Amino acid sequence: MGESIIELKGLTKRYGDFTAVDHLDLSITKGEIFGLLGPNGAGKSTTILMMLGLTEPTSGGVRVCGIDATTNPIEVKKRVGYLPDDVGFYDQLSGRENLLYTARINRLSWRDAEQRVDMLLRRVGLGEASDKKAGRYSRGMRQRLGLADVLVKNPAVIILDEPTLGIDPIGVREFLDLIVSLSREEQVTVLLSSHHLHQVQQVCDSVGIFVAGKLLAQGNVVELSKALFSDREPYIIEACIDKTGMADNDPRIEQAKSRLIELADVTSVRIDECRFYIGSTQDMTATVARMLVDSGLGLKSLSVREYGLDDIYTKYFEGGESYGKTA
Ligand SMILES: Nc1ncnc2c1ncn2[C@@H]1O[C@H](COP(=O)(O)OP(=O)(O)OP(=O)(O)O)[C@@H](O)[C@H]1O
Repeated sequence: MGESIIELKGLTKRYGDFTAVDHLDLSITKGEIFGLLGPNGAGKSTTILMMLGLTEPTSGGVRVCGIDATTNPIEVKKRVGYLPDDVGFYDQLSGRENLLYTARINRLSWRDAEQRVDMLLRRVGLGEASDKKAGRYSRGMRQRLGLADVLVKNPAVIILDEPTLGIDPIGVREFLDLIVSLSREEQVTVLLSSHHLHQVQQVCDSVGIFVAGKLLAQGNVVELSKALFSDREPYIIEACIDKTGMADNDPRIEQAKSRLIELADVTSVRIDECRFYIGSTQDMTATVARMLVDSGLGLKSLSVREYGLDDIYTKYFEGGESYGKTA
């Protein structure tokens, strides 16, 4: 486990009788892309506001880069770039002029500002459009400009709140790729808040699942699926055999079934027509293929299904239960 850069301890926010964030403990490691995942109203934005020192916790605390965000928000803001779902730019100014303005606010010299801004504009794919007015940028271009804007001050952490809302699918793909490469190249820690499962799964090293102000689980997707489905089988291998000219009670089928069930990692074998469904704790695809062929059966297809974020999300959101943290 690497060095922790964001630490939430017992973080709680109440509005009157309503608890928006409920005793949150969370640790985000330096350099990782962390996905804050949860439905609308789960408390993601409130948590981000507390991380930025923009709203005070009712109890508990947040440290970002070792600094208490509640008592020292200005120092935290120097180190954190925040991209809301819709960034406000001066529409009459060009993309470049907008970034130069941010650079000057952050006290970069003209020379450094120009160098950094031009480098970032090229980096986010806006080199050609840098002199176009920001008001004429598409939604995807504005978000890329927003990303460049938060990177101007060379932050240690960037927080992105639903950054892909309203961007077309190709734009989303490009934006997510950009986040990954920037995070790797600039060694920046990324916190991505979203309710888009697939986007989070594509780019995040770890995720935290939020429901009703509580963190129900934290870890990488593989760890989470193991924790969540350890009572079931994490893998289901589906094998389709060629039954042409075979009777339903052909002894080779029973023989293959009993050989498979004897394997230590196999937890169940079910047969339906020409299909075998083999539940296992490991990916046993190669072994299953060999055993079926060794038993004299012709194999038509073989596939493995792993539980993904979809299953995890559905389970947590439907059940609302808390599982042991795996991180
Ligand atoms: N200033 C406020 N006063 C009262 N309730 C609030 C306030 N701000 C947020 N809430 C409530 O706190 C809960 C969490 O809101 P929050 O915006 O943090 O959720 P979220 O997970 O970011 O959702 P979304 O994705 O819709 O932004 C919601 O029920 C919201 O109505």
